[in-house]
Amino acid sequence: MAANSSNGDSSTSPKQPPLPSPLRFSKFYQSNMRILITGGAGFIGSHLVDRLMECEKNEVVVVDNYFTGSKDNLKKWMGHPRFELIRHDITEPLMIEVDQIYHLACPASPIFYKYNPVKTIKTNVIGTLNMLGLAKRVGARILLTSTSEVYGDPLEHPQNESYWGNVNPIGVRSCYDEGKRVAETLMFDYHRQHGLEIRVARIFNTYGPRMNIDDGRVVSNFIAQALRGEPLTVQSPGTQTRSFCYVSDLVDGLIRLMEGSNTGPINLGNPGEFTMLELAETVKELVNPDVEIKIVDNTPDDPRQRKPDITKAKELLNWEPKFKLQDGLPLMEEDFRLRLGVVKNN
Ligand SMILES: O=C(O)[C@H]1O[C@H](OP(=O)(O)OP(=O)(O)OC[C@H]2O[C@@H](n3ccc(=O)[nH]c3=O)[C@H](O)[C@@H]2O)[C@H](O)[C@@H](O)[C@@H]1O
Repeated sequence: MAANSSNGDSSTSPKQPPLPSPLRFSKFYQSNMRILITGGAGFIGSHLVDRLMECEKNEVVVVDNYFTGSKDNLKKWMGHPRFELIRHDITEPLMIEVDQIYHLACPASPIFYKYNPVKTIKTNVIGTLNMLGLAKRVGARILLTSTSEVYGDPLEHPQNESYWGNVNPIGVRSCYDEGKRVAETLMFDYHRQHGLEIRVARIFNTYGPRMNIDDGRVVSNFIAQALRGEPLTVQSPGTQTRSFCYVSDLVDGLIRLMEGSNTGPINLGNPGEFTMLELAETVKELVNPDVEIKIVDNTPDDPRQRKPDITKAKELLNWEPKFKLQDGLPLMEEDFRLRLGVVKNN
């Protein structure tokens, strides 16, 4: 058999540097951007998939273990030549060739992340390490979706990115908030030590179509309860505040962060701030004025106030949310009506 000269036969010719693998090689000859989204079958992830698939130069690969995500969220892309869906748990390593990684995977609803706290912290720590290892191996840029929960029960209000937070390290929420804090640390250590291109977003409460109906978070709970004619369960005292960002605004911010030149961390959220009683009144008025509002027990370590300072996002990403709560809630109501089969009177 003839010697393969391109591999360099040391007895007859000088050693050649090895060729890149065919997979890496193809990267230089195609202009497509291959983008991995961990947790891409989830609420925010699937909206991000929709937006990225709009660009014909993007190939999108989703990995999800379906703990809270669902194939239903991605059904319109099944079979599309630029789309791939892989059942995979990121606490196990993943070998794949990609150019960018949006690392979203982790349950985000307190009910779900507290259900199996050890798994939640493994996802945040081992999962993030695996994704950083992958980014390092293939030279991909990686974006972590961190959270406003890194500020804990904040003693500064509103919260800007330089605030270090007030977090209980041994509480029932720690698997999530401390998990995300370690994930941020890992991102910056890989950046400093290995020169990785990183982006860190701190996402504040987000809502919109495709949230799980029984997700357990407040907006989805109130809308589902109002549609089912059940009391809206305001957890005491009801004066605690949150700021709610519509999902399409959030996705726009994530893409701007990924495409821009700033590592972050950058807050992405809507600065409109509401008490939970105000939110309940708003949903009641919009969806079903006949339901009652009931005060129920709260859970430990619930942050008493939260509102993003988005100066950095405005300046560095030219981003700010467009949807007010009053604009976004009806869109979510419509989606929940369809899924629950509750028609609108009049
Ligand atoms: O929605 C989100 O984006 C965030 O949701 C959770 O954070 P949290 O603010 O605790 O979200 P909720 O469970 O929706 O609670 C918000 C507030 O509503 C209250 N609540 C919740 C549920 C309910 O039925 N009634 C009610 O009054 C809670 O006591 C809390 O004060 C996650 O921990 C965050 O990481 C995530 O970013």
